[in-house]
Amino acid sequence: MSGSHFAAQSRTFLDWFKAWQGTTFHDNIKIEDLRGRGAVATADIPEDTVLFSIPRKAIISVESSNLSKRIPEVFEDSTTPLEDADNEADEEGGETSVTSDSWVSLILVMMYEHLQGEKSPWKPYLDVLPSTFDTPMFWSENELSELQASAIASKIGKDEAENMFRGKILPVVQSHAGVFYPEGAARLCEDDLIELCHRMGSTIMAYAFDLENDEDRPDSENEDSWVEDREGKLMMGMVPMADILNADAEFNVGSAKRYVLLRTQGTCTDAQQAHVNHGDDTLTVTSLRPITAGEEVLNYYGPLGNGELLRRYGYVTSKHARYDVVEISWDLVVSVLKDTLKLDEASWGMVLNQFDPEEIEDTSVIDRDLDEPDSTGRVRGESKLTRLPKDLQEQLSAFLKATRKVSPAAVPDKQKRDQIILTVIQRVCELRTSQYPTGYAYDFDLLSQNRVAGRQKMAVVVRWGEKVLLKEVADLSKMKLEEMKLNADGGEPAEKKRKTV
Ligand SMILES: C[S@@+](CC[C@H](N)C(=O)[O-])C[C@H]1O[C@@H](n2cnc3c(N)ncnc32)[C@H](O)[C@@H]1O
Repeated sequence: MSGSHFAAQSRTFLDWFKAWQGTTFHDNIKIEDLRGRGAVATADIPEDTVLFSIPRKAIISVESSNLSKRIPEVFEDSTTPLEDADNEADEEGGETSVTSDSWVSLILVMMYEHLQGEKSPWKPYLDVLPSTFDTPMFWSENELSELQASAIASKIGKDEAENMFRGKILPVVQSHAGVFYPEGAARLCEDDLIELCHRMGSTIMAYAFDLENDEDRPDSENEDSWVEDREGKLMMGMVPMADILNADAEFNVGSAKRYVLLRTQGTCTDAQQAHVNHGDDTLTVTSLRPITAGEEVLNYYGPLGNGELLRRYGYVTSKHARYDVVEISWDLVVSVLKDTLKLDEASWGMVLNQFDPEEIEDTSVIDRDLDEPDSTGRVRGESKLTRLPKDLQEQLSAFLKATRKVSPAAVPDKQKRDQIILTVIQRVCELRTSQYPTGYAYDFDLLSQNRVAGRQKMAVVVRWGEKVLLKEVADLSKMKLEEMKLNADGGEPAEKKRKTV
């Protein structure tokens, strides 16, 4: 797209946005060509300044689009999350309404508005939304192979998405063609419809907001139960202008998207909530701290590692690396335990029998468990691992307690148990690292020498980040093991030794 066409579309979009009754757009920001569109400050902006306001009726949702008025029977009870809808459909022999989840509903609404062309009230907004994506959903096999042993490679879900499109979207579009296609418009063939489903699904994944209803607001005395109760009540919507903002793990505005992500995880503070107004009529985006002229206005998509950021949004950043995760299968851990404990087969079988497979997490997710940004959007403190993964340690500890019951000599005391835990974690990390065909140093070289670009570079960032985390876990385990040995040799008091892990 030429620069002038891009700028003209941005201008048309901004004019269209300002024409909605109830919108505001601060004079000190402008839309620019920044990794797609983004917003920058043209002059200093003080903290707590409303940068723009979006009236609820400007949001594309089941509530605002004409589609739900034209075929209301399709949209009954359309706010149940996808997984729930799938489960219900499975359990009840597929009798659940086809649009009983918010994803399916919003995909249908977006397809309808897109097919309306000039007739859609959101046409200038739809024109600035992307038609191509860098999310792995659209990568070739060769590009995907660059993710190597990253668990992200198995979470793309292209086949599942297409099954959902064929099972839930296409039948609605095809049986209501007279509604979806304006008079005289050519009908799309099945392949083109599937492509449009992918386009709208990916747009929603990277742009849509979870819309909160007032009745969903938490009871401040009982936030946890609110999180539970809130499941199934969400409606999703496309929020013009709020979604023009790029994002990073350090940011300077609060918006509904950030609000909902944090709230969903039950970690949003009152101070953070104060920057979001998602009342009945207007959604506002507010500066969390002073923004200086020339600075990009940045939103927050949550504490996502680069793998997840790539999967949902199609990009990676160095700041998101602090939230990187690695998945480790329990099978790998068990094989290392077996090598380490060296029990005879009969005893080993008895230990395994002690364990109810239902109580075991098949996969341990390793992360750094670091603090989230503060209420001004800044990250402070450590960005390296300081504690060993708690869940994995607990699972190992439970396994070794069971081992002790079968073979007391293998795990005679707590000190030996801690030593085995550290040895196993270190070895597991080494073996998990060896599942990636290239090593830490090789990937580092690719990145530091700028020998990769585009999708390949993003894949290398993801896999290298996972290797960095595995190395941190292995190094920390090794260091703690050495400390234990030193303490044991130096005759430290038993009480102190016990605190090693
Ligand atoms: C909600 S949109 C933000 C607006 C988008 N730049 C546009 O042109 O429409 C999210 C998308 O913006 C891009 N994006 C956001 N933040 C980014 C960043 N820090 N670096 C690179 N791309 C980013 C990604 O393509 C992401 O899927």
